[in-house]
This record gives sequence, structure tokens and C-alpha cells, in this order.
Amino acid sequence: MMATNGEKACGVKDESSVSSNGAFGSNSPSAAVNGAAKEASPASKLQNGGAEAAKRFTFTSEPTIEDIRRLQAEFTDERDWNQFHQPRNLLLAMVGEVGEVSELFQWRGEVAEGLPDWTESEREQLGQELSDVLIYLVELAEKCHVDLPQAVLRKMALNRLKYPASKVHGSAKKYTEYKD
Ligand SMILES: Nc1ccn([C@H]2C[C@H](O)[C@@H](COP(=O)(O)OP(=O)(O)OP(=O)(O)O)O2)c(=O)n1
Repeated sequence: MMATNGEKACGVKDESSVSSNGAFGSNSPSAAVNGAAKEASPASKLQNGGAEAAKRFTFTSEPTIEDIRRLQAEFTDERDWNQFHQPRNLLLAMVGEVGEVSELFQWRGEVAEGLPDWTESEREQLGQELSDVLIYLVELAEKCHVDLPQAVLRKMALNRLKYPASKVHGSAKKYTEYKD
């Protein structure tokens, strides 16, 4: 199944939410807000980016990041490749794969959300290259002993503090550009 084909793999469904303290849960009140199953209040529209969130593309829930870490660890162990998978090598491999993602976009000009003008083969290729990036990212985090799921929650909480929605809504300015 195509990784980028949201219609088959991933229907529209409620999005899980992460609160500002980093808590995560799909059954919290804000999950329903983000999933936009009901009409959103003005405040929640501010949170979820507006009405477009109602038909936002979503992922399937598995594999988790830990699943990906474990599967890649098995792949690496089975090949006796840990001897090559030191942090620096994994970083370079990941950056190489980011370059391969970039190649798919280069010279196309602006690309619309959902890649409407891309062929199925190009979408499949993109799914593969993005997966390569993710696989190396997850293994890099593992080999650096960074608990990536928790680190990403903490970072998103920091982002929320740095960019309060009420202050930056509709603006792409860097936080350093705000005066107060
Ligand atoms: N030493 C290696 C080599 C490969 N892989 C895994 C992780 C990546 O998901 C994928 C990368 O494989 P390639 O280096 O063959 O790169 P591509 O799949 O991108 O092939 P190509 O460079 O031909 O596009 O395989 C790995 O874990 N460790």
C-alpha cells in the first residue's frame, strides 16, 4: 500500500493531541477538537489551524517510533552492522537520504499539498525516501540514547511556549523577531 495514499491507508479520523505539559492522549477533550468532529469554537480553531483541520491527512497509529527502533535494531543485528552504525555514520546516512528526498522535489517549483500532479510511482518513491530518513533518525536517536518520543513531546511543549498561538497566529516570523 502506498505510504502517501491517505485514502486507502488512513481515513480522516480524530487527531490525538499533546497538551502544553507534554501529556498525550486521544481521549482528551482536545482530541475531539483537533479531529473537528463537531464544530470547533473560535479558540480551538486557533489551536488547530482552522477549518482545514477537519479534513487533514492523518497516519495510521502503528508502527510506533519504538516499533521502528526495534525493527531496525533487529535488521542491524541480523547483519552484524552495528559495527558500522555509530552515531556519526547514521547522521551522514540520514543526511544522504534527505538529499534523496530533495531530489524528488527539485526543479518542480512549488508543489501543492497532497502532490496532486505526482504519479503513483513518484509517490511510492517519496514514501521510501522519507522512510529511509526516519529509519536513520530513529536509529541515530537510539544510538545517542535520546528517547525520541519523549524528546519530541518536550520540544513541542517548548515550541508552544515560544510561539503562543494568541501572539503569532497567522505570522511566520521567528520568535526572535517579536519585540515583547
Ligand atoms: N548500512 C546500511 C545500509 C542500509 N540500511 C537500510 C536503512 C535504509 O532504510 C536503507 C538504505 O539503503 P541504501 O543505502 O541502499 O539506500 P536506498 O534504499 O536509498 O537506495 P538508493 O541509494 O539506491 O536509492 O537500508 C541500513 O540500515 N544500514
